[in-house]
Amino acid sequence: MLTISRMKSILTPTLSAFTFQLPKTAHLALLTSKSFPCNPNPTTTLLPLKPTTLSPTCSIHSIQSRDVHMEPATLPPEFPGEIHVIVGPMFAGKTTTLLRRIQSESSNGRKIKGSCGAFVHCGSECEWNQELMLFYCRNAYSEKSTRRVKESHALMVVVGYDPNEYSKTKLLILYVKSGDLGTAHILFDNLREKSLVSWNAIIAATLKHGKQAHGVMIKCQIREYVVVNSALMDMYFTGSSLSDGHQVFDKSLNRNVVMWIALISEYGQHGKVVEVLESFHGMKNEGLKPNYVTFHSVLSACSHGGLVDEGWAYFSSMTKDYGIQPRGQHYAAIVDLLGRAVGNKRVHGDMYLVKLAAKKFFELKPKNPGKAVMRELGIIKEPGYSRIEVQNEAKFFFKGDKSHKQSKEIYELIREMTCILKDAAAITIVDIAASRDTSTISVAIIKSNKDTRYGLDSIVTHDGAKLPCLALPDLSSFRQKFGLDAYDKLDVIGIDEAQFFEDLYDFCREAADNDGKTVIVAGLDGDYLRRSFGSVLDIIPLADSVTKLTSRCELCGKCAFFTLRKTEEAQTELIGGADVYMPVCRKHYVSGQVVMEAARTVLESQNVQCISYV
Ligand SMILES: Nc1ncnc2c1ncn2[C@@H]1O[C@H](COP(=O)(O)OP(=O)(O)O)[C@@H](O)[C@H]1O
Ligand SMILES: Cc1cn([C@H]2C[C@H](O)[C@@H](COP(=O)(O)O)O2)c(=O)[nH]c1=O
Repeated sequence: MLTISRMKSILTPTLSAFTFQLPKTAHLALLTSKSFPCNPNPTTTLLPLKPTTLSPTCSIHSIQSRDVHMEPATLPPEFPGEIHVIVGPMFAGKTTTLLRRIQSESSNGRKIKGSCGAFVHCGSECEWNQELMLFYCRNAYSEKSTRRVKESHALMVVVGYDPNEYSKTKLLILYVKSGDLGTAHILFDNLREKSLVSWNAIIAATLKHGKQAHGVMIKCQIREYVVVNSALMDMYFTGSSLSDGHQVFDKSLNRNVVMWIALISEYGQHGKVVEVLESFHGMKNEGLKPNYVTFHSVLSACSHGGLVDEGWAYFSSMTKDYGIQPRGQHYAAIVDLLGRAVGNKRVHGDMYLVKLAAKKFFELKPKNPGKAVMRELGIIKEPGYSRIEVQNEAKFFFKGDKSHKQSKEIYELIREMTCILKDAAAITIVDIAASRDTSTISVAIIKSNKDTRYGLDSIVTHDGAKLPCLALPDLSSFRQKFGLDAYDKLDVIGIDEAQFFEDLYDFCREAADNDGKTVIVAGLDGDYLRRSFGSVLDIIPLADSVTKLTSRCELCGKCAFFTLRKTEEAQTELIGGADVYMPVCRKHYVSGQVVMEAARTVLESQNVQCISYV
């Protein structure tokens, strides 16, 4: 008859040697032996052993671990499972990291088989076009691998794809970014027409190479483009060669308001308070009118320099002398200025001032009061914009801007390109894995069906990368929905939006401990009030690794640890994206909550019903 100590003597050496055939044999022996209770549910656990049936000196726990308090009384699975947890605020890259981890699991000597049945392989039926080619290159670049950029470039040659000038310029940029300046220069030399974009790419390569390029430009007498000069200034300022940057500015024959703005904001970004203010007055002396960007730099400089009185004076002059209505960024700078002044004990009662500011804006903007207060105080971000120079005239494009006469065609083109790139994202992740490996692993991705932001069939990052998934109300229904056989064959399970799954703990424990799965979990650790969200923190003690990611504060660009809700809804679960939430640093989380409170107080005192700030 098989005894416990006999079993132990079979299992222990086999486990420590990590050979899996022998434990399998041992397990079989256990199952066939009449002296051990049989598992009533063989699909969920291999062998639930009741400690009472074991002799205290020969507990099976001691085979698994020296820790006598270990929870499950089951045998380790054939392959050891793992749990990796990725947490952080919204927009921190949790979903992106989940996708990358799955990708890296697949490249770890194995490849994704695509258990969701929705993975697409990029084969001969796939049409090679410019976007797909460039997507491949970009993906290669995102791996920070020059070799992969070269491989993708070689692929273009192999499939006979002849890149046009635009694609060549894009390729040039990718070579520059991946650090292969030699190839970048060859591509640049071979460009039939050297556009401003390709010049910019070469200039931005590195400060050293940029300086050489600048030398070439001076020899070629290319210095009349405002955009090129702005790029040169940017290059020198980025490389902290502020005096070189200023020289480019001084020597520009056709410097205009755009270059003044560039100079002032470059100094602002370097915290050069005196230079910002000097440049501001220099600009005015040349008879040029500052715009709201300039005032933002000036107010930020005053805030950094603790120049409270000057800051207020510039702030007032903005409307009075130039007719520029302050925007959120200006109020953010003023709130910052006041905050610093309060810190320096120069002004008392920050709450009072913030309340005063909120009240002022409430009076100014009777319509949509909450939104106005939030926006003006910088809690709702101003829309981002891009600047492009066409025939020496700067044009600004705001997010969602429809003012351009061809905006319909432009948006249609963007929509088409986005679809191509999103599809390519799903294809590429699988395809890259497939090109490397010979054996296969099976992967499933689950997300909560509460998250309806991008439909239910994919997990999608805020940048639009995606992988097919199964959207479920809970995790306990997964095995059934997925199929028991298919589940048994699974190697990796990815879980996104984990904060919404109440049964997260039990599922992860069972999947890793009993079923030998690698479980990768991504979710919010805290809600908008920084309270523990769902069961995400409960699984930390189960985890092999925990990664806490941070985002960028939308108000100051510093590390963001928290998610601020911009609306007044108070329930914990509220599905939304950048329309409802923003990532913030500690300082702006605290001031954001103060402002929310102030706005509420004002609204309450005015007896106004405000449903949403957005
Ligand atoms: N405020 C924002 N609004 C929209 N997208 C953002 C914002 N901040 C960062 N992003 C983008 O979102 C990406 C992260 O997306 P994702 O992986 O889906 O994050 P998470 O899952 O942590 O919310 C970043 O790489 C960045 O490009
Ligand atoms: C802070 C917070 C967030 N949510 C929701 C909002 C989104 O739908 C998801 C988080 O998505 P992401 O992938 O991390 O961007 O959670 C919520 O319901 N309650 C909150 O407090």
